[in-house]
Amino acid sequence: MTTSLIGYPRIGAKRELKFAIEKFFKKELSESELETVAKTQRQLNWQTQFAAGIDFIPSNDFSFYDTTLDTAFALNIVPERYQALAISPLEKYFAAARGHQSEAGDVKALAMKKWFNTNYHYMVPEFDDGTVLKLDLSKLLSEYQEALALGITTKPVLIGPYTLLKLIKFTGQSTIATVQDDFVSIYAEVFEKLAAEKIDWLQLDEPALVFDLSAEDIGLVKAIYTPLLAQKKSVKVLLQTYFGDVRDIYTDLVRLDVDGIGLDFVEGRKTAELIETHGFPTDKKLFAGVVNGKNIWRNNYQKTLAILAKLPKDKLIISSSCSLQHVPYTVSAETDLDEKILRHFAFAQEKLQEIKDINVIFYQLETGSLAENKALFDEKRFEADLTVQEKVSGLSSSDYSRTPDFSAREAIQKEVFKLPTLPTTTIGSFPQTADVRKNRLNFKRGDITKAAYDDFNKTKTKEWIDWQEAIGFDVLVHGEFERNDMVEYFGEKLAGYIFTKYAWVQSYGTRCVKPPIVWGDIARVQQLSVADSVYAQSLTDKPVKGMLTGPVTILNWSFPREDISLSESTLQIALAIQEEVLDLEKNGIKIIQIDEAALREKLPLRQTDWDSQYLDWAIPAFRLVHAKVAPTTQIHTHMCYSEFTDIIPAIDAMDADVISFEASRSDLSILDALQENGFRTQTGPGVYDIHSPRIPSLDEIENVIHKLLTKVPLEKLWINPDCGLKTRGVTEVKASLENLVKATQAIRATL
Ligand SMILES: Nc1nc2c(c(=O)[nH]1)N[C@@H](CNc1ccc(C(=O)N[C@@H](CCC(=O)N[C@@H](CCC(=O)N[C@@H](CCC(=O)O)C(=O)O)C(=O)O)C(=O)O)cc1)CN2
Ligand code: MET
Ligand SMILES: [Zn+2]
Repeated sequence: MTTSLIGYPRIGAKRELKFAIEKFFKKELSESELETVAKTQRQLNWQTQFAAGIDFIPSNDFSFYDTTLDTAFALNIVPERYQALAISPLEKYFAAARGHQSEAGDVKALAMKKWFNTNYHYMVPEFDDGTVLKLDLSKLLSEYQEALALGITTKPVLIGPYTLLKLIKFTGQSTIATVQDDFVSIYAEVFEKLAAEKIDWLQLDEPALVFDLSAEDIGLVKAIYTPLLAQKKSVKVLLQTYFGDVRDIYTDLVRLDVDGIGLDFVEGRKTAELIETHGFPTDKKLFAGVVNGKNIWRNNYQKTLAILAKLPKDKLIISSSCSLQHVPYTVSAETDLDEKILRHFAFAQEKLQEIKDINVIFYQLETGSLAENKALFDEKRFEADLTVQEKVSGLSSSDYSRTPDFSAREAIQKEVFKLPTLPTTTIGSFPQTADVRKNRLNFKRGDITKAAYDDFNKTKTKEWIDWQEAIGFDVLVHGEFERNDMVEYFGEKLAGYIFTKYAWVQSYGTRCVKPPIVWGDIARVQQLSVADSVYAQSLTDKPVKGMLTGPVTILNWSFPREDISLSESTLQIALAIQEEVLDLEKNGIKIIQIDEAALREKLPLRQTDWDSQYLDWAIPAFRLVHAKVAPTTQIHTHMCYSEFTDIIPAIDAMDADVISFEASRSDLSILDALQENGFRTQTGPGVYDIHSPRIPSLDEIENVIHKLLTKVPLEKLWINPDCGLKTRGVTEVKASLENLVKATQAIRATL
């Protein structure tokens, strides 16, 4: 037993599960039909891993929406508002994930947040005064039995108690301190149930251990795990960490009575050093995460073997650095790409082979794949674009600052735009309905001409421009109908990028992304958005925002190169987007929004690692994009999902004129932080949650605006939804936005 996996993608190699769940939402599929699709996907996953020869194969890594939500349901951390609905258990689960609006009731969804430093999002469990822990392990146990029936023994996975306590939002009187003993009891009950079923190993995921930990945090881990592990019965426990190193708690972890510890050697800057300095205990297995679970490049076997050589050989289990849910299924589906390119990639299925290869070489059973792997890394992949490289190295400090300063521009722009108080706008995209996607699919298949494709999108844009004018929006958008995704679309147009056909990765629930791959040096070789923006602006006298994705977000939501730094790639992208910004301006676009939804994503999880590693180049990269525009051009940006409260000065330093951000799902808590930091950028905190099909009432939105006005100065406040509306249906979008405009008008009338 020397190889392991933390988790596998679950959405389906051709997104089978995604499509089935979405059909279930539309009532086109019954619960039992959905269950059949799910079962097939689980079986395929286990059989693939089994066939590849992986010893520790995970189960319960499957989910209909999110595994944190599954764990919350398994422990009964489910607010009464969902429990009380007279609908089936599966529908209650989806109600917590997406909100619910029917005769049975009207409830909002749980909050959704970014999963550590990934583009995956988890549902935030809510612990209120009515919460009573109660164990229901039926999902975990039945999945274990399902695999066993196939002859495959698995290691079930659960979110560990420490990480769960840290992720939970306590909405009532309870705190971590008041519930930690109950957590010990309920996880002990998990051990008991697993022991009764003769389950050998349990994986407890504890990624929260890679943050900076206080003495109190360390005390909490010990206070939970010491009594808990005393009750583990015959079950062996793998304490699995990922997304970094556990430097603050390593010496305590190795003293716990666990049977295995999983450490990340890819993102954990200090993992190897910790073992070298403090050793590794003889009574445990070391699950060494050496195959990158987040990027798609082949593993460099020589480098990996050098890491492994320093580890205790008899304790070693070779593993991935994190769950493979963050990479696509298989390279073999990419039939349109040249083998010369494909041989540099390893998606989930190929990573299984890598784990196996490394295992075989390490134990010197055979070394054939080592030579092949070496040759791959010696290969010259592409011709460098020297012009781009010179442009980047020629940048100087003045290229990063816009003049005149913020306040001067604010005054100038008030004069130019003469917008009403509380200007209304949306974030960019309108519903990507079936016909919009079908049109694109037809074009991709060659069934329709480019002209027909464009005409269709133009018709959509015209319809929505007319509608926005009619209901009274102040700053309009063209709707982004031409985009498959806000990052992939730009990747497809920029030189230096390649893109795939089926390389989907789950982002949240049923929603997936297909990150483009940075292959070489990036350059703008054609206009990216000018024609669409100019067309939309030609239809109205109101300003229509030009709509671009910022360089940091484009890079963070791509699969980046590993042979040059992230900052170098980002600056290349920034120069490309800068050209587009200036081109939009030249073509009469007066307001340009540059989305930086993922600005925070690659900020180190540990504050102690914020040493000029990230914000020091990410913020300048954004400034570079808009530094050269005229004072009369208004620059907007947009951010969502992340914790912003600790980087507010950095956001102000982006020097945009207006920022909109996601706020409604996190109780508008960011507003206090804005106030405390004297935030100067004009601000549109989202007034309703767009990730749910539910329609916010007029009253609800008015209340939010009143609340916003207590925190943001009237002359700085914009009114907009949380994020783009591409995932929503037309009816709910129109109803919601009509309420948004009416609520704003009602409040304006009282000013
Ligand atoms: N990259 C990225 N990350 C992000 C976001 C984002 O917008 N982009 N938003 C935040 C939330 N995450 C999100 C991630 C994905 C989606 C989303 O809408 N994804 C779509 C796919 C978008 C896409 O690429 N669409 C393509 C392909 C669509 C498709 O599936 N076509 C069908 C056929 C179409 C049909 O007949 O219906 C097919 O290929 O089989 C297109 O429009 O061209 C989905 O999962 O459904 C939304 C939010 C955070 N991270
Ligand atoms: C995830 S942020 C989305 C921003 C983009 N402009 C949109 O409206 O879809
Ligand atoms: Zn957004």
